[in-house]
Amino acid sequence: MKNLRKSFGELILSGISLEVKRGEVVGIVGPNGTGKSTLVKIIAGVEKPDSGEVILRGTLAVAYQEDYLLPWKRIRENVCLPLKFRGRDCSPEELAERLGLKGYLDLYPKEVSGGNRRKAAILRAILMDADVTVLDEPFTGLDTASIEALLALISELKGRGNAFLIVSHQLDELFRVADRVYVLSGRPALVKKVLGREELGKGAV
Ligand SMILES: Nc1ncnc2c1ncn2[C@@H]1O[C@H](COP(=O)(O)OP(=O)(O)OP(=O)(O)O)[C@@H](O)[C@H]1O
Repeated sequence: MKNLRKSFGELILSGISLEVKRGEVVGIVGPNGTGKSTLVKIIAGVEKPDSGEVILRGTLAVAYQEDYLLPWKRIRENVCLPLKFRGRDCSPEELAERLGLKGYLDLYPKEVSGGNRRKAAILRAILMDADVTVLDEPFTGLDTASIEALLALISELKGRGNAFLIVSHQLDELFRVADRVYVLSGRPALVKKVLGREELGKGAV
């Protein structure tokens, strides 16, 4: 991201430049309303920045803060939808099992709990096996075992060269998996600090 600027009448984001490289997990933290989800939407192309640019080398998958599951489709069809659109095969069982979601694949979103809907939205993004996966608040509402499973999965995929950009308020979880964390704050929000591996290990912020 190069020098992104975005206003909704009021200036929200200014001069945001950050980079996620192959095989890296990069975190974004910051107070409510700073513009983190707006940044995610700009990366996804859902929102247009006023200026600046997002340069993507490879494929992108995004799990938004809202789950955006289609209520008339079962969890299995929901998580496979992006792959299906691309004409690719989809076998969600193994990853669903790891996330504790396997028993829910044949149910409709309204028939499963909020945490399981969250997991479905994350699984839908991860199944894409994209070069860059953006996860907005992936740990919210997940039980401890599911969080551990998700952290292990992210580390595994990172080892295979996949990159992740993760927005989260759950710093303990984020700091366990991130290589670097950008701290956004202020209005307009600016990158106030970049925390590296060593500082994260010491429980910075
Ligand atoms: N489409 C929109 N129209 C007008 N204002 C918007 C729009 N989208 C976001 N905003 C405003 O931009 C600001 C940043 O919102 P955003 O959701 O990006 O923050 P956030 O950092 O993700 O917050 P949180 O930590 O609460 O999830 C807020 O003041 C919000 O009201």
